[in-house]
Amino acid sequence: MVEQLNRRCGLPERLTFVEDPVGFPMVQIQHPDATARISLYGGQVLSFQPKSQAEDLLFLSSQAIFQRGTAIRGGIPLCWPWFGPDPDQQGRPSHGLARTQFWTVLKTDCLPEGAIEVQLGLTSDDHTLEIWPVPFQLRLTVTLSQTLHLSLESMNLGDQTLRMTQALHTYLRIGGLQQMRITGLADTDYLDKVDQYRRKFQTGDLVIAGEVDRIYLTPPPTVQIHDPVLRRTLRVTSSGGNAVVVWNPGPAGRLKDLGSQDYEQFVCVETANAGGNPVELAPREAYTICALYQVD
Ligand SMILES: O=P(O)(O)OC[C@H]1O[C@H](O)[C@H](O)[C@@H](O)[C@@H]1O
Repeated sequence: MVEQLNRRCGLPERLTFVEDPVGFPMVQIQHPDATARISLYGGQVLSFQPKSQAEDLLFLSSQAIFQRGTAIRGGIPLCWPWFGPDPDQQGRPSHGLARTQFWTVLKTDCLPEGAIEVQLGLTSDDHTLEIWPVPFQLRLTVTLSQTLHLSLESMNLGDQTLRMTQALHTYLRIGGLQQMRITGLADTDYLDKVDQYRRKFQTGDLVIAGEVDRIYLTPPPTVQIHDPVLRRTLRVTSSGGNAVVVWNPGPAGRLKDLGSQDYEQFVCVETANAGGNPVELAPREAYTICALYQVD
């Protein structure tokens, strides 16, 4: 399969398709300013490392499970068409279906200004319609140079209104959770998921001591993650979302696909449509959510 992909979409010296250890196809990118890996399973960016950085911008768990039906813990999972638990409480997977499907490669390109662009697609089929009976088409465009940009377009292919929530569930790599500080969310209301979704108000910078799981409502477009340990500031600039989710399981959150100290190495800052406001798409209508990741 990767041979065919390389023939059809490989870019000499820039982009090749390889298989990860369990045989899932993956896009491997070598840009003069950065390297990246994108798994076709989940349409999930797993790594993005500008050449200026000793560490990846993204965290990928060493215990991540690469297996059909399981989401990969790390990188940028795509939560779609719902964020969080099954909204209809039918026992369907948390965060929807997109992160556990194989995506197809629509296009790869070297753009005139030198950035590399990869377009992946996911279209409803018998399997997705069994989980969620709505015809759709998704297009993920990843553009990278010294920055990383993701754009996720959702299109309603059905004849009824499509209702969705979603998130670019980004695991940002940090040097130490306690030392890190997030700016850009001050004076914003949030729903506190670890306190029965109570609506609260963010005063000042966000410093994380233990478990945190919050949906910030209508935040400003740019959030900064100040990391004194890795001596860098990450900037996430979002558009198309109505919320930014901040999540870390803390030391007590025992997840089987995370090492015991891993919670100190990442914070999730997620560009989202969440918090009780689904996006509604009329038939043939499309909607796009974007995030730009930069490091200073
Ligand atoms: O374990 P997952 O299904 O990947 O979800 C991981 C986390 O994702 C989001 O950030 C949610 O707000 C959290 O409540 C959830 O625990």
